[in-house]
Amino acid sequence: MSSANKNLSEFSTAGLPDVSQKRFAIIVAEWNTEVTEVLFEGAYKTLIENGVKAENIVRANVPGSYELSFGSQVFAQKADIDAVIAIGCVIQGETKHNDYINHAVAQGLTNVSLKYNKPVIFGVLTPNNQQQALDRAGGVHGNKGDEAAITAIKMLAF
Ligand SMILES: Nc1c(NC[C@H](O)[C@H](O)[C@H](O)CO)[nH]c(=O)[nH]c1=O
Ligand SMILES: CC(=O)[C@@H](O)COP(=O)(O)O
Repeated sequence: MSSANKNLSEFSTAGLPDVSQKRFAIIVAEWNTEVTEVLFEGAYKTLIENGVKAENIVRANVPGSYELSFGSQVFAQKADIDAVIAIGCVIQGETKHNDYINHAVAQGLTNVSLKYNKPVIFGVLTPNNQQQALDRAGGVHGNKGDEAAITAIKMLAF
């Protein structure tokens, strides 16, 4: 099912765990900031709306989505971080560079999550063009940041 058929900001909150004492790191890539800032705001808002305290959310920026794996690892290894949300937007360019980034980030974030036994959420858009990105950053398909945040919370009940 594509995002076109499943709004990223529509989800059940039934059975969510108590996250009032849980701490989250949000790592944000600095490419396509007109998109990633909207994703961050969506993730932050969703965490707060579902019981996370503002003082328990830390943000860090990385230059691009390729660096999300390292940035996520820096925080995942901290004892006082319970989950990491990685935010990025890799828009297809003229070459295959986006493919290499996307595969590296997906595998890298998975590796960090398994290494440190903590949820590390793939909040990275991989659109073919700018419009597809905007559609998933508060547009017709919702906000990928919302989805990433609720996924992090749900995984803490796992
Ligand atoms: N083109 C995009 C990039 N490219 C930069 C890489 O992520 C990386 O920072 C660089 O290759 C140096 O290691 N990053 C994005 O997040 N989005 C893009 O569309
Ligand atoms: C998607 C990207 O990595 C960005 O640098 C554009 O890449 P390209 O050189 O393929 O246009």
